[in-house]
Amino acid sequence: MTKDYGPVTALADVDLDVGEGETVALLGPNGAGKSTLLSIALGLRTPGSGTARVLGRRPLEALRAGRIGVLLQESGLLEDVRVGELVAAVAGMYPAPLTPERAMRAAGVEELAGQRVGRLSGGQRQRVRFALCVVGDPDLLVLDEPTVGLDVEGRRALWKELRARTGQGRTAVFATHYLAEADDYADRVVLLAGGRVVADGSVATVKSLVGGNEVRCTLHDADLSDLEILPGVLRVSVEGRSVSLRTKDSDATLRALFAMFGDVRDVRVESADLESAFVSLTGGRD
Ligand SMILES: Nc1ncnc2c1ncn2[C@@H]1O[C@H](COP(=O)(O)OP(=O)(O)OP(=O)(O)O)[C@@H](O)[C@H]1O
Repeated sequence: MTKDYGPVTALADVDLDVGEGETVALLGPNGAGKSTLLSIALGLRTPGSGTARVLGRRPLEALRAGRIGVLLQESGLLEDVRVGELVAAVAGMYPAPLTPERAMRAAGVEELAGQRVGRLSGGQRQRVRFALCVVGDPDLLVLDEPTVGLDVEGRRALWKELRARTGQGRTAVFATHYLAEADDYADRVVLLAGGRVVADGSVATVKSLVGGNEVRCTLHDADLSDLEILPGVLRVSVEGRSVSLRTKDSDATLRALFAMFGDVRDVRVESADLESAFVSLTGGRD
């Protein structure tokens, strides 16, 4: 699909298929198109060209059928009701909801049930948004930067609940700027930059796009040309006896290294982190 806002191209030729049961993190610099993509997937915006389908239906139909739980950035909340009333009212819109108490407990707001929404702090509001996101017991959770404003306990509660749901086969798509969240909780990462998908795969695959792992070891009399032809090796550096191999397949490199050299010692494999992948693939913008 594509989406333009006047002269601004928010999405350019994005083609994405999220399978049932996947937990997908949407990463990208500010303005990359993450919120636009999620709002089109929810039927809240229409694409310029292309189509979105959710759970086999048009997005708004899936939303109305109570199959989707949503947490959007700074979405408005009714101010003049109590938290418990709000969660119960939203539960009533879904065909087979959780009890409001269960959803409030999951989001850590059960003690706020009697408080007016208008009096809540920013982080407490975000917790209430999460309670509203899960109370319908939806098959698909769509969350735009869900942990913004949450304290440590709030984040822990959110990820625990999300993990419990995806562990039961539910699908979750969340946008985040916290690479550690993608690393820890997603099984797939979609990296957007300038409205395009610049990487899409498992966390390990995306990390490997920046050049994979670094294999370090100590080796006597290592010949540079012997090391360069090891499988997977992209770059070799040798300093005295210390050898460093940048490899896109550390398993294959290690097997060949041990087969070819008798005196390989102090072997360490260090992975490229998601941060270097992010910086390298998005041109360092964030
Ligand atoms: N309603 C709008 N009118 C005009 N331009 C918009 C509108 N919404 C978004 N844009 C533009 O579209 C582009 C993508 O915005 P979007 O909010 O989807 O990015 P994002 O990846 O969610 O960013 P962030 O990480 O800052 O939340 C940006 O250049 C933004 O300025």
